[in-house]
Amino acid sequence: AASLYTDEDPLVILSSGSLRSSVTNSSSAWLLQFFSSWCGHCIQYSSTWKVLAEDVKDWQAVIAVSVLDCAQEENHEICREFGIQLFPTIKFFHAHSPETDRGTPFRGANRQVQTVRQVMVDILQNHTKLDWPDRCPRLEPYSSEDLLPRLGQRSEDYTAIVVEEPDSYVGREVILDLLMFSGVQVKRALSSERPLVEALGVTSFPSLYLLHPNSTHTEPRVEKKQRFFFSSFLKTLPGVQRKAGGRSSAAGLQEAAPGRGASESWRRFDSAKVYTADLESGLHYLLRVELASHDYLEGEELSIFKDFVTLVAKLYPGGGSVVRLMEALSDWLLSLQGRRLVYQNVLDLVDNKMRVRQCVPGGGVRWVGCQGSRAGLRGYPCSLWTLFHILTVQHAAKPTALENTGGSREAAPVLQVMRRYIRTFFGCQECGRHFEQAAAAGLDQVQNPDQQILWLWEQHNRVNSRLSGTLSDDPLFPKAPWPGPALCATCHEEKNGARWNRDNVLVFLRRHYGASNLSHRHAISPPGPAQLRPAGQEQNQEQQPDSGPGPQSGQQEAAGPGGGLWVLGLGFSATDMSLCVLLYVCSCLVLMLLFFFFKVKSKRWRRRKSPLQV
Ligand SMILES: Cc1cc2nc3c(=O)[nH]c(=O)nc-3n(C[C@H](O)[C@H](O)[C@H](O)COP(=O)(O)OP(=O)(O)OC[C@H]3O[C@@H](n4cnc5c(N)ncnc54)[C@H](O)[C@@H]3O)c2cc1C
Repeated sequence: AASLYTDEDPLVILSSGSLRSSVTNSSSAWLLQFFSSWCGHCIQYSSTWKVLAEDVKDWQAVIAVSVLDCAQEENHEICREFGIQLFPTIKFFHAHSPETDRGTPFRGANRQVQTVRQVMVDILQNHTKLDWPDRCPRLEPYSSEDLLPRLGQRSEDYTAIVVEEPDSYVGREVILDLLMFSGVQVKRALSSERPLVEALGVTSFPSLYLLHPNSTHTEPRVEKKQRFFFSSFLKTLPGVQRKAGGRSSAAGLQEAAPGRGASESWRRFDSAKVYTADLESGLHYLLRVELASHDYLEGEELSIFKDFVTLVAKLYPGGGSVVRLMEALSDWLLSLQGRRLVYQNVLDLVDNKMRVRQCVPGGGVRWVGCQGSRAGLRGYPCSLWTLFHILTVQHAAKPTALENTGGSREAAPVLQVMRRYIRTFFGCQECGRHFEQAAAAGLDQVQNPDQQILWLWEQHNRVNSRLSGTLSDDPLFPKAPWPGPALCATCHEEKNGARWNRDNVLVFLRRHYGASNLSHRHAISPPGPAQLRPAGQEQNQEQQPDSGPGPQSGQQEAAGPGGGLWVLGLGFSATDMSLCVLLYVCSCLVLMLLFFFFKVKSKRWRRRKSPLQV
């Protein structure tokens, strides 16, 4: 499994173990992107970040470009500590920063290569004399008095002078580009330095002047008066060469993130079913990671959290540990007095510290229908779509379920909660913005539960077509209008310009996201009583082709962790039961053998004894 960034990229991949020791007390500054490998926008942005890293790889000794994947389990805690709530978040750290430094966020809306590169220059210049990066040359302009005496002087190296306007970054960028090269020193001067400008005969800005070791000076011919052409020209001057050990490579600074890219074995699944393992894993991530990045919730955030918990408690199908947890959370949230909720208290409850028995939806994540063909694809966002589709369908099936809750007054309560959750908490910033735009444009037209189901389906399909063919599109599960003909042939029609038969789509969605289509195979926690059905009941459905790179499964339903049968609600797996039966049969056989053995023996003994008695 490959991650978004690999060791081949000219940047530093940090992990929970290396982050603090790398960015604090460092001789260089750091520019760090906290990303999440499931976040579609992070996936799109990764190509820009790599181009940036390549562009400034020679600056690494003074400012290093790096990344950290907050989606990796072992990095959750450190991302929380550094206050990361949205992805991607870019932070920079000054050189020699103290251990308490949590980084300064980069707030600019424009994150294109040139803008970020110029921000890097600003970061370097914002250092004081005390914390100046050890190997960073002077970036301030030189005056005429500094430079004029050098004209006509012999020297060992070339001196390149970039004369430019005050707001130009070219001079500083060229200085940093040549950082790792010996044989040339680059300096900059401003166009306002009239004596220098006149002495050199500069007519346009920026211009490059070269003082040769033999005391002559010239304006070299470069194709364009731009950073790239200046730097490339200087690097090819005779005697100018990369400093020994100066090959810029991430390897020197790189500390491999533990577990990065470790691949799990593939779980076979049926794309015609919906898996509780995905829902539980999604809720695990949502409660323990996404929301846990907030130290506390208050005001609007707290009310959105309460609404979300109530919604899941009331509509999650079939009871079971998820519903028990959500009910416990909901009751507890309602009983809260204060206006501010310290999130650690939620974690305590979720981690069962408050002794709410049997209500924790397992630990860790286990994607099944939401598995991606490689790390960083699908997973959490897939489970979130799935959860909300299920909730819309459940709301239509149980229209009274939300009575006496805030949602009873709204025409589309599930979508309203989803809209507010995505806008406020969903880590992928861009996704939240797009979803909010769509909701603002059309959510008020949704008047009843059926329209609610269809609105979400349509919106999801719009996102699918927008993302089709982009980097976040998993090649094994390409984004396309859904459901395809193989899943629902009657959903498709070509009549009067329409592509879908919406009535049939509605019927299909109600079935697909209905409680009876939930599979507990690979489930993390035992299903609720209402979720359990006789083992053979769904066998036929399960025998549809499995998705993904594996042969058909054809496994039975009502499967517990590891695919076992949940018997008598006691959590015995099918293997446990088979072993019991086997042991039972073996002990019966042994007892019977012993019985016959002694019976024959006693008969013989009696026969032997009887003639003597006679
Ligand atoms: C609210 C929201 C907004 C998002 N916006 C963006 C964005 O702007 N940019 C971005 O890069 N990523 C966005 N994402 C993530 C993106 O939509 C996918 O979730 C992610 O790329 C994973 O894709 P996937 O292949 O698992 O399929 P997903 O799109 O996550 O779908 C999950 C499953 O739902 C089913 N499904 C597919 N289409 C439909 C449908 N129309 N109706 C019902 N069920 C369906 C399929 O079984 C599919 O496997 C968003 C996610 C969410 C939850």
